[in-house]
Amino acid sequence: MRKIILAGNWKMYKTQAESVEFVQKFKPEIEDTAEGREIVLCTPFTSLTAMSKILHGSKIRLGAQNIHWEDQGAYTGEIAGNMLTEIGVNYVIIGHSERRQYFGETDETVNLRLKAAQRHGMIPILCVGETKQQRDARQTENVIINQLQQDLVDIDQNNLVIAYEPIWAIGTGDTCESVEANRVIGIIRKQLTNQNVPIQYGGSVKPNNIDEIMAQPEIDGVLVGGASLEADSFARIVNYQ
Ligand SMILES: O=C[C@H](O)COP(=O)(O)O
Repeated sequence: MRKIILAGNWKMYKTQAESVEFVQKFKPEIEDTAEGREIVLCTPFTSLTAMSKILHGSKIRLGAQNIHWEDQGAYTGEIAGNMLTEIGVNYVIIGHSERRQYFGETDETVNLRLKAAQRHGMIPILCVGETKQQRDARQTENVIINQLQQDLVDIDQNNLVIAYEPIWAIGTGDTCESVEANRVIGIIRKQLTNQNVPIQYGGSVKPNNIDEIMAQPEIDGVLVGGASLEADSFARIVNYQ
C-alpha cells in the first residue's frame, strides 16, 4: 500500500518566529486529520531547529529544501546531511525546478544529493517536471523519463518520494488538469522498479482543487508552495475529502 504524503514547501518564506507562529495555529487544525496521511513541512534552514522542537511529539514531520552531496568540506553556503539529521530532519526536497533553473542544479548533482540524503537516513523528495515549451512540443514524457533515468541511478527506491511538478503550473494558478497529472504520474510509475514509491503532484495546489487532485488513483499526495504558507489553507489541503 502506498503512503499519502502532503508536504508544504515554504521556499524562501518565513522567519523562525513566523514559522513557530504558523505551527501554533496549524496544530489544532489537523488534530482530526485522517489516519495514514503524512504531513511534512519543508522550511528554510533557519527555522529547522525551532521547528524540530515545536513539532516534537506531533504528527508533523520536518523537511529541508536542500542537502550537499559531501559530508563536509569547503562548500560555502551549502548544508551537510548530518547537520540536518542532528536537528531531526526527516525529508529533504531535491531537484526542485527553481534550483535547476536558478542555481545550476543538474541531473548529475541531483543524483549525488539523493544519495547523500539516503546515506544520512532521510527520505528525499525528488522533483521532476517539464517546461511549458517542452509540453507544447509534446516532449513531456521524454523529458520526465530522461530526468528519472539520470536522477535515479543507484538510488534505493524503498526510501524515496517523487513529486511531479510541471514547471508551467508552479506559482501560476495554472494547475495541471488532475486527469493529466494522473496520466503523467502513471508514466513515472512505469519507470520505477518499486511500484509503492509515493508520487506527489505539485503546481498551484489550492484548497479548491485538492479534492479533485487526491481523487486520482495514481496521485499519492501533493507538494504545495504558496498555499502551504497560511495555516488555514494548508490545513484545508491536508484535510481533503
Ligand atoms: O514545491 C512546490 C511547488 O513549487 C509548487 O508551488 P505552488 O504551489 O506555489 O505552485
